[in-house]
Amino acid sequence: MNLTQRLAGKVAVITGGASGIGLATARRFAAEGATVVIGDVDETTGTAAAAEVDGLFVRVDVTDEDQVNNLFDTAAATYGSVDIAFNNAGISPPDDDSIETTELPAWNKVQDVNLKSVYLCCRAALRHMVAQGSGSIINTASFVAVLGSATSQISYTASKGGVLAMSRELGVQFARQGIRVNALCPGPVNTPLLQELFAKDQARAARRLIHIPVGRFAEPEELAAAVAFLASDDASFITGSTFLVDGGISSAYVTPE
Ligand SMILES: NC(=O)c1ccc[n+]([C@@H]2O[C@H](COP(=O)([O-])OP(=O)(O)OC[C@H]3O[C@@H](n4cnc5c(N)ncnc54)[C@H](O)[C@@H]3O)[C@@H](O)[C@H]2O)c1
Repeated sequence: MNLTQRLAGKVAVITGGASGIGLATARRFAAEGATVVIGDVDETTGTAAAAEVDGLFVRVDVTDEDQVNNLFDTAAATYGSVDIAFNNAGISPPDDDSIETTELPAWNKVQDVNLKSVYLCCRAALRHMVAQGSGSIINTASFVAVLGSATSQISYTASKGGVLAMSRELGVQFARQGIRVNALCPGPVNTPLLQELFAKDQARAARRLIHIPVGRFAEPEELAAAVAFLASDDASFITGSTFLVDGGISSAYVTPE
């Protein structure tokens, strides 16, 4: 098999596909032969991203059930199937996300965009995948779903823990129906989301770097490579997994000086 075309014939829906990890994955999927549908709330960057990968842009707010259903139904109606769902759209924590200070509206917003969205997207994708008898779902969680952090980001961490638990459970439930569900757990990645967070707090960026054994943040393309693998038949025996792409963070007790 030609590795560069291992997603040929597959239709992939990517939420948050207009920026960062989602955009890098859209490029990688297209390069490997997939037809790409970009779902994003940002019409300008989403349209540009879809044009770049010769795909389709569907505007979606991933917190809205009807809009999410429309995204997956449009992909299936336009291209005939939904083979890959990369449920990836997400937002960073509010500025002060400690348990003492996070107010309920801020907490709810993070749960809506980061967790409820994944539930809605999985449900919409599964309707098509169950009928087809095949599919691969990759949900973006985070390394903070598996490790406690002294940094105050309680609503974000809780949302990503939910994504991880839901992905595990769906991976088990749908395994006999030919559908794989995995959770991608990135370490810190050099994307607008991270840059925005650290622009407000340079000291926080420096502290983070100390704890990454490889000594740098990931580039979005390094995540895209992992997602393309999980999406492909090369990962045919991988489901329900906690797929850490974190530069060694989750294995480190003491990091190299
Ligand atoms: N960057 C990191 O360090 C890092 C680390 C771990 C996990 N993650 C997760 O990876 C995912 C992607 O992050 P990124 O760094 O590429 O972010 P990014 O900000 O570069 O891209 C996020 C995209 O999601 C879209 N989006 C936001 N809210 C939306 C909504 N309601 N409906 C539809 N689209 C919406 C944005 O328009 C944007 O295009 C997120 O789930 C994030 O939590 C990121």
